[in-house]
Amino acid sequence: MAGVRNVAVVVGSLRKGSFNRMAAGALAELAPSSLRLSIIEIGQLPLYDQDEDAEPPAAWTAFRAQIKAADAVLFVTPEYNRSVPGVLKNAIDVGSRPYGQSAWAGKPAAVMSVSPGAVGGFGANHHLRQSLVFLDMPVLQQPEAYVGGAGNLFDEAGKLKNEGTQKFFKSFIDAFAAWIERTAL
Ligand SMILES: Cc1cc2nc3c(=O)[nH]c(=O)nc-3n(C[C@H](O)[C@H](O)[C@H](O)COP(=O)(O)O)c2cc1C
Repeated sequence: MAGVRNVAVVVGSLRKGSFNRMAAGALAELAPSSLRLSIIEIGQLPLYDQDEDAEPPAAWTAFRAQIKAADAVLFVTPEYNRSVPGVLKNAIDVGSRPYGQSAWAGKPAAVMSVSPGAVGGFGANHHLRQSLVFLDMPVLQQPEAYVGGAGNLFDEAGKLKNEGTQKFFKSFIDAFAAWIERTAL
């Protein structure tokens, strides 16, 4: 093992009571000691505009540096209209440019989608995976994480309520730790 791996956690919701942010917190608590998870905020990023690549906004530069400094990236996202929320797509686009200097390139990734609905954000999860192929990020395949029924999963403190879900989250983050060891740059 190569010491502690820093994992940038990108949450695709800006909502204060976000279930996805709760899920990211649960994963951070369940993660093995070989991983250090930190949420990298995306709500402050101006909309990507290629004209601004010559003199990028400071928020873009800071975000790109945070992603570049990470060993791996964990995406935890809701589904909006069967796809990736715009705020997350914007962050992906910002991190991918200028051309040839993508902050994402080669970093191991994992995707968890979380929704109150029954389908568990499957559409967002797989649309996101489509972008990650182009970004050349090796993405954890199993276990797949489409977390449905999110309205019943967390208590008032935002903690996972039932043991079965905790076990699944633990298996997911442990599998990601092993995946990072296999695929990290
Ligand atoms: C614009 C918009 C579109 C949505 N589309 C979907 C959808 O396609 N599938 C789904 O399961 N939930 C959809 N939802 C409901 C979200 O899953 C729900 O608001 C969820 O709580 C968002 O995640 P969060 O709790 O992390 O903010 C949508 C919500 C919004 C605001």
